[in-house]
Amino acid sequence: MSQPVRLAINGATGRMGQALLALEKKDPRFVLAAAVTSPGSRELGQPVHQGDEAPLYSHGWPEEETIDVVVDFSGPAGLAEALTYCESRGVALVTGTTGLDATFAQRLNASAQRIALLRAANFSLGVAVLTRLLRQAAAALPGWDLDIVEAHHNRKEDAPSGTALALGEAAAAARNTTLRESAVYARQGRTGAREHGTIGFAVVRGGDIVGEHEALLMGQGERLELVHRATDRSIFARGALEAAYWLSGRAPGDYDLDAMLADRTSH
Ligand SMILES: NC(=O)C1=CN([C@@H]2O[C@H](COP(=O)(O)OP(=O)(O)OC[C@H]3O[C@@H](n4cnc5c(N)ncnc54)[C@H](OP(=O)(O)O)[C@@H]3O)[C@@H](O)[C@H]2O)C=CC1
Ligand SMILES: O=C(O)C1=N[C@H](C(=O)O)C[C@H](O)C1
Repeated sequence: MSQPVRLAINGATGRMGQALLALEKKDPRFVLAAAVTSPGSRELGQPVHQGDEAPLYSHGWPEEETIDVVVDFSGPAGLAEALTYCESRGVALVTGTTGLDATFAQRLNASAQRIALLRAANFSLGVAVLTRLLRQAAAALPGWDLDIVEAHHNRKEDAPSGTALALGEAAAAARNTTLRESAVYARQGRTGAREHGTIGFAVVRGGDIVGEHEALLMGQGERLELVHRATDRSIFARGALEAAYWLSGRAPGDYDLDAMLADRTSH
């Protein structure tokens, strides 16, 4: 049997970090090499798991550890630090962090020349299928109005969600346009009638909603609704761990979930 993959989790004390730690602990394909969190975290120096040899929560990247792959669900600051580490050591990086600006996206493009990088705004299988269905529907119903509605918990820091934006980009591309040309991010006051060909976004924040995305295609006398509801964060964690296992040891490049799924189906 091959050696287990040496995994580091960035944003380890967060909602996703905890979901990843719970799964990684039961998965013999991995050994946990580092659990990195914010400089001000109350968990710093605490053991990640009770009663075993797992690492302590830390801030800063351990120079002495061998790490094969980092899984990041932190935020822009945490991701920037992880990228610097991964680039300096040639370590593969899976990231699900959303709410990154265009400058950061360019930095990631450049990083993918140096390390194996896999990014996804959503690691659930259901959203991967929803994206395909939306591409098909947006192209087949080119004259229909399209809005994307998303709902998340009250601690989420970015809006619209990374998934909503990725869905919007997929639909825009299927209609030979871009979000830059077609997106409407807010409606308030006397907006006037809807401009033909726009893609609208609406955002709900509240309670403990894990993540819901709905694409509404609205015609005359009928409408099509494509909906995904996540009810358990472990779906994202499972997808990210699969991605980490697949990415570990790969050549530098810009990978996504479609590439992983296509590769796994072909073997
Ligand atoms: N692609 C996908 O499938 C999914 C993506 N996400 C995205 O993942 C990100 C995290 O989400 P979530 O887990 O809910 O957020 P949380 O706020 O619960 O977790 C973020 C974690 O990152 C830590 N952190 C902050 N700064 C740093 C730093 N400099 N270095 C290392 N760690 C740091 C935080 O520590 P502290 O609390 O001490 O500040 C916290 O533990 C978001 O961008 C979210 O949108 C979420 C779910 C699924
Ligand atoms: O912050 C979250 O929770 C989530 N964020 C991702 C996003 O912004 O799309 C994915 C998922 O919906 C949960």
